[in-house]
Amino acid sequence: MNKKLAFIGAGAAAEAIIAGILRAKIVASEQIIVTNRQNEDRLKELAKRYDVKYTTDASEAIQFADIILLAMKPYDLHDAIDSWKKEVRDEQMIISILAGVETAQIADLIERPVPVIRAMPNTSASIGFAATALSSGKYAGKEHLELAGALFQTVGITSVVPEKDMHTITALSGSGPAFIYYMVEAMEKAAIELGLDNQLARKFVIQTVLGAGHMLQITKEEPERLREQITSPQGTTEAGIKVLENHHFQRVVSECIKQAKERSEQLGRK
Ligand SMILES: NC(=O)C1=CN([C@@H]2O[C@H](COP(=O)(O)OP(=O)(O)OC[C@H]3O[C@@H](n4cnc5c(N)ncnc54)[C@H](OP(=O)(O)O)[C@@H]3O)[C@@H](O)[C@H]2O)C=CC1
Ligand SMILES: O=C(O)[C@@H]1CCC=N1
Repeated sequence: MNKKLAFIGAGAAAEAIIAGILRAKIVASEQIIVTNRQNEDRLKELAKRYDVKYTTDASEAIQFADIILLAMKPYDLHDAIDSWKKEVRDEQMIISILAGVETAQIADLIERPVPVIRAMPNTSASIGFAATALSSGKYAGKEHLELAGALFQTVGITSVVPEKDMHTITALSGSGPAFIYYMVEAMEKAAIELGLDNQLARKFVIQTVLGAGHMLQITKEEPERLREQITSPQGTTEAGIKVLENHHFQRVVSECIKQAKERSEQLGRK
């Protein structure tokens, strides 16, 4: 891709995308510049790790870029944009990965009809396994959506969704990996408490999650059906599932996703 990218915000999400797109070789490291608010050590770290350019001057990053990728926390957006909004050029586009923030809010803050694509990836982008949802802002054309799609397709799967669904996507697949890791932490801890060797517990829980994911993808069976295949009458799985049911596991998970969605809505309103 013959485009230069400026990452405004240099945290975990920016790094996952940088790692993923460099790994996929869709852009070269010299086509990427990173900047943040104040942590120059972090910029140096990314420059060293990925050979990308860095600057402490946001204007320099804006001047460099064809695509401005917003990757700061939602509540830092206003301050971040204020310092460089007048420098945005007509031919540039913005991709925002901020939870909750609408494309219209970004165009309003920049005070001009700038093409904005909202994207919600996840940290699995770093290894090419992200699920990224994309929505077009009012001033974005087909070409902007295609460009953002081409970028994120290199780091996993993509789907275009109505912007109203972005809050749910953020809960499901933006935050989702953390919910899976939380489950993994709990399973691993239990196995270790029961006397299993740490490394063995880790190795087996990883393969179990991987295997379950591949089973869902390859067999295309309903998760319920796959679960039933494992659950022998009066067997071990049934004994475990009963505990999950007694503790309202499905209700808890449902509440978790709904709270995360609601938080996304709140972040957008701030
Ligand atoms: N983490 C994830 O899994 C995902 C995150 N997102 C979204 O990505 C965004 C970033 O998240 P994450 O990477 O986790 O956050 P981090 O806290 O890791 O990184 C935030 C970055 O933004 C920078 N920043 C803060 N203020 C400004 C500013 N005024 N100008 C330029 N840069 C600034 C910070 O710089 P400094 O350190 O100098 O303050 C830091 O580099 C969020 O909006 C989040 O919703 C989306 C999908 C997944
Ligand atoms: O926790 C957050 O707010 C961000 C958005 C999606 C994943 N992390």
